[in-house]
Amino acid sequence: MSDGQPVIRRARTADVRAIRALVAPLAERRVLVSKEAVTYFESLQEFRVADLDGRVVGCGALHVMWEDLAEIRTLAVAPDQLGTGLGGRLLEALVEDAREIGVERLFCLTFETDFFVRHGFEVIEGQAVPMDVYAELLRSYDEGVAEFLDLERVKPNTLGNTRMLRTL
Ligand SMILES: CC(=O)SCCNC(=O)CCNC(=O)[C@H](O)C(C)(C)COP(=O)(O)OP(=O)(O)OC[C@H]1O[C@@H](n2cnc3c(N)ncnc32)[C@H](O)[C@@H]1OP(=O)(O)O
Repeated sequence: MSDGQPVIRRARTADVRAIRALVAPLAERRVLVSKEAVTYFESLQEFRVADLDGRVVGCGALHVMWEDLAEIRTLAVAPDQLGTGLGGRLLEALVEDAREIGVERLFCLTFETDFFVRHGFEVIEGQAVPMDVYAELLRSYDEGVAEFLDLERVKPNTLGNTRMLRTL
């Protein structure tokens, strides 16, 4: 599209460099978690990007954690596109992806509480899964899942973040 509106599309392998460039300054400010390049390639199919005439100006990912539950991850908009509704469009595209594959609840861990509240998320205290599922999730090697479980060893990564949930 060339009417100045970015197109939301699935990520391609060639987008990883641009996604990392979007995330890098945010990871430096500890707003997003820094990840190795290989992690982006391995999770590429979770990603949607906003493409403005060939330039990646936004990204976001949907990470499935359990039968009814997924997490919104790595939602970021380029500085020159902030406040144009793009973050909202990316988030709602991920919500559609979640609905399509049968996810009923979406988790996120964020400093952008107001933005997520405006998109139907509520602040939660404590765990979002029953003990038996919690025990299963402990078997995951994924750092984001460790943060979801609020494990002691990852608490420094999530300091000041708010735990939020949206029921679809
Ligand atoms: C789970 C995680 O990934 S948590 C991490 C979340 N990401 C970050 O914190 C990274 C840094 N932050 C960002 O990249 C961005 O601030 C985001 C992704 C959180 C939000 O992206 P934005 O594109 O700025 O959001 P968006 O424009 O949709 O909404 C912000 C405001 O812009 C305003 N806005 C301006 N123009 C428009 C428009 N055309 N349409 C809709 N909203 C608009 C709205 O008022 C909106 O406020 P509202 O929600 O009260 O209506």
